[in-house]
Amino acid sequence: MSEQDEIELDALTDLGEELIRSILAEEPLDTIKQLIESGAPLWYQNESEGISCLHAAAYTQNRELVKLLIDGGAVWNAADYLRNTAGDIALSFNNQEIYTIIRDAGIRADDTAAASTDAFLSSKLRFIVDEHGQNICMLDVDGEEVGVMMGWERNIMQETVAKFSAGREHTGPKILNVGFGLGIIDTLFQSLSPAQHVIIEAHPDVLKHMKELGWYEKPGVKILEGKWQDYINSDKIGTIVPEGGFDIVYTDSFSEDYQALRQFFSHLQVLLGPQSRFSFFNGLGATNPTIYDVYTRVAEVHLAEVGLNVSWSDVDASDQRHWGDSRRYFTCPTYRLPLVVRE
Ligand SMILES: C[S@@+](CC[C@H](N)C(=O)[O-])C[C@H]1O[C@@H](n2cnc3c(N)ncnc32)[C@H](O)[C@@H]1O
Repeated sequence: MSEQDEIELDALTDLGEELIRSILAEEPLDTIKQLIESGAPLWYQNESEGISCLHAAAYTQNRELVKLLIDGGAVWNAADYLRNTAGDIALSFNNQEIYTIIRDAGIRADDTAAASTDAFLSSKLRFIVDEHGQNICMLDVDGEEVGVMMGWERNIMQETVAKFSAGREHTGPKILNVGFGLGIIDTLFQSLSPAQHVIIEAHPDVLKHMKELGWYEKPGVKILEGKWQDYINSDKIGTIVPEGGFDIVYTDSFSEDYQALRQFFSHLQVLLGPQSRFSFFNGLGATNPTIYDVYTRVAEVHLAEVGLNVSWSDVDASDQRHWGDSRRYFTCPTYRLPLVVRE
């Protein structure tokens, strides 16, 4: 870094610190506006607590300032050292109005943690049983272990299948599932004696594991090797949808971002039959309650756009104890289970 760069960075840091301090000291709005006009960075997070100007405005519950900062481009989902976003701070004060302003900024931003599916598909997976007897499908990301699917999610999968079956006598349903992972949901689907059970799975190690477990020989099971995007597209979709559509459609594809999920939504009207049900693993943003809420709302809006009403039920996810060495990808205490029902 050149000397000039260092001087500029120091100046920005000072301005950023001053902006946050002024907001916390509840200085007049004009003083704060002047600081912003003189170049105080809205993205800056302070040294001591990692809070941004938006966190500070949420702490002082200054609605007008929160709006001003959001309109000026403040980062809605920055997390402080305690992993709280400004939205979480607003919620902790039970300030619904400020929370909504921040959350709506997130909805507009439609932010995606762009994960690379191709990098995932070419990386090695390990299927292990941990010291608690929990099955885990592990992925190595630059030396850090990440669980692709972990046994603690069984509860969520069980609840999902219970919602698919509630009030419905399934006689040989036609099922489509995207993403085999540990095969938890596919094993539950098998107990519904499906007439057709189509599984789309892209990862070669998962496919190998499925072969070893005998999934290719199970009655009614058809495994489509490759990405769902290879089959669920306007050219090919007609070749996989059975007559009358699927009765149950589920998708849970680790490593994909929200845009991929939204693209999946756009094909639902073709995939689903007249009396069918759809759900997806609602896990995006689940390390922070505000961001999780944003993704949940965004999904609801986009499902409505394709003509589908989603309802939500809560599943207790507080018992996600056995992370072992895995990076924690779900820390919210409650899983919001989505369900689309066509009657
Ligand atoms: C979290 S796991 C699914 C877990 C599963 N629901 C269960 O109950 O065990 C995600 C799976 O999706 C697969 N996958 C990721 N991207 C995919 C894609 N684009 N198309 C098909 N499968 C994909 C992964 O290889 C992985 O096996």
